Amino acid sequence: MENRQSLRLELRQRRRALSPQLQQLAAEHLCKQLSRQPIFLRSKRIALYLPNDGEIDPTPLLHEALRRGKACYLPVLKPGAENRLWFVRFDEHTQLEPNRFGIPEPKADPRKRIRAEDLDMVLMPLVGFDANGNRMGMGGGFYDRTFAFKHQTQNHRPYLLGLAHSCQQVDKLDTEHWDIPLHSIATESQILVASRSHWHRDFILG
Ligand SMILES: Nc1nc2c(c(=O)[nH]1)N(C=O)[C@@H](CNc1ccc(C(=O)N[C@@H](CCC(=O)O)C(=O)O)cc1)CN2
Ligand SMILES: Nc1ncnc2c1ncn2[C@@H]1O[C@H](COP(=O)(O)OP(=O)(O)OP(=O)(O)O)[C@@H](O)[C@H]1O
Repeated sequence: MENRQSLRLELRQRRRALSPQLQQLAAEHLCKQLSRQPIFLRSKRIALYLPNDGEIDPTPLLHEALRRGKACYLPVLKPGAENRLWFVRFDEHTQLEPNRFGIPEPKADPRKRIRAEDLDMVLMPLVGFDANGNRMGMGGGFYDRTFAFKHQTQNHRPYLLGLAHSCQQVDKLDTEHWDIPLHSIATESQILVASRSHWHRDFILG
């Protein structure tokens, strides 16, 4: 546990150390490759996030999704003390306010909310990952709790895609029973995809 916490701090430190130039290149590569993926093209309702703490920036993809007429949603801390997320509709007119972690988010308006079950695709920020598709997040358990319903169903929706910089890959992460399995993980240079029994490198990005 102590190890997990120090690994989390080290990986966060690593991504924060990336220069603005590298961050911008990474965001562009990610957008170029993901915006061609059939799963992205098919998805009508997509959850993304606004980058924080050196996370790989999905906003070019957010703009591409809006341009293609997709409904886009951002995570909002659920009112109350439960460490769950709501997903609230976002477009270029949406006003944002910093949440208690300083991350900009839309107002928690129940009318603009979509149930997590009704999203087609979720782009999830990762702090760390390994080649088996195991993930580490910020440690709040927000995504794990919000998508815990996936343990009870064979339903493939929503498609869960983790995003990270390649420097956030580690040899092996321990898994916990509450961890939500991802369908794939994308970085600026590769996409790792889950098959029935193993993970493979899908292709190397140009
Ligand atoms: N961009 C982005 N948005 C997101 C998440 C995320 O990981 N990235 N989240 C994914 O869950 C949720 C917010 N979860 C977070 C959990 C911890 C911290 C954080 O900075 N923790 C500090 C302690 C801050 C404090 O306690 O005041 C830290 O650990 O240093 C930030 C966000 C919802 N929105
Ligand atoms: N489905 C759940 N129900 C109750 N508690 C949970 C659930 N999922 C995770 N937790 C709790 O959340 C805490 C954080 O879990 P963990 O360290 O795996 O976070 P994380 O996966 O890094 O964060 P996130 O999901 O926000 O990306 C743990 O203490 C765990 O007990």
